[in-house]
Amino acid sequence: MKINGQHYRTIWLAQDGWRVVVIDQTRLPFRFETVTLGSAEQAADAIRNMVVRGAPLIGATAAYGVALAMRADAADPALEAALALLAATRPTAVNLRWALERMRQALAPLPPPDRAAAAYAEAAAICDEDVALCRAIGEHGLPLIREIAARKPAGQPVNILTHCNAGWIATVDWGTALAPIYLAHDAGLPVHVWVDETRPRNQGAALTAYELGAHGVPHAVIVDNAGGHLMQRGQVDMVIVGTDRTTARGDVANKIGTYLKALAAHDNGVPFYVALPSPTIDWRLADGLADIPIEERAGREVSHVAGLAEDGEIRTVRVAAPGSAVANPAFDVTPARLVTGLITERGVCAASSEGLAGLFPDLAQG
Ligand SMILES: CSC[C@H]1O[C@H](OP(=O)(O)O)[C@H](O)[C@@H]1O
Repeated sequence: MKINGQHYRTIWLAQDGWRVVVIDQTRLPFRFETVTLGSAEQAADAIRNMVVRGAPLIGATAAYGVALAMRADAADPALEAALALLAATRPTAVNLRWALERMRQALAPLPPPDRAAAAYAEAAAICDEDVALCRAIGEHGLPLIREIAARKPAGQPVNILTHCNAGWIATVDWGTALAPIYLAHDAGLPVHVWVDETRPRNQGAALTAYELGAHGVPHAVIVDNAGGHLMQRGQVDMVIVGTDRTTARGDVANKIGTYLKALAAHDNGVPFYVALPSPTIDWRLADGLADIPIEERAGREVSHVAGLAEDGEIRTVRVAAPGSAVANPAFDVTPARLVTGLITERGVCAASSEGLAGLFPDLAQG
């Protein structure tokens, strides 16, 4: 999407044609800085440290991490080592496994001298496909917003709540949850977005607000605990969130706090949609609560917070009492029964085995 009028994807090749450039999301919204990755190890660090984050972008970055590895050493042991290194970076987003398995399938049959070029081509294809998938999610989600707008008094905005960041910055371009919102805004539909700040890393306040502001979409940042209150007072017309892994029966893993929003939406009759491209579907799992691995991140993410100090410097300060223990589960699982529908690149379906198999008969297993 655009930043100061200039179009960006979140990941691209450097001028030298082989290193990989990414936006440093730990510096947004206060600094727009990029990081140039020159090895699989640097790609792994970028994923692990959330320089890049968001399920589709994690997959894309890992794919280029394999390409960087193949440029250095394309022998079988090096391929296996790169795949293992990148697979171990973050456990919840299934796009990581999906991308690495796709790279393995593309590269393993090839003679080592052919692997680097093939790896870069496959990584580029993954990125181009993600852009198309996310744009299609926007197209299929737009009618949902249009339908609500038609029921509201003229000029009254459709109030949409979203959690964390599932915008273009979480993907290669367009985003998932935000893609329908961008298309609705561009189509002239009045929309307003309630942006959950999304503790502890504030992806909402820092990234979603940054994206929406850059695109001119009206929005307001709210504390995570305000969503239920707004729903009770009829100030939320729909919820759209992203996901890091959705099971074959429609259970949804997403940033911590999503489940609580789904409960509040269910209690208040607010439609709760999840936007996802098919690489985010884990066809091997049914029971998300039992089987989706939930990442536990460093306690410092909870005990400390980073922000822009009065002197214009980005600083980190402690917000929790010294000496207190900290727990930091990074995701939770929303059961399919709380999900109104899944917005995919092939259309909107029920959060169910039948719904997903109906849209993806070629991918559903069993
Ligand atoms: C389009 S995937 C966005 C998804 O990823 C985020 O997690 P993280 O920032 O830790 O990578 C969050 O769960 C978003 O909904």
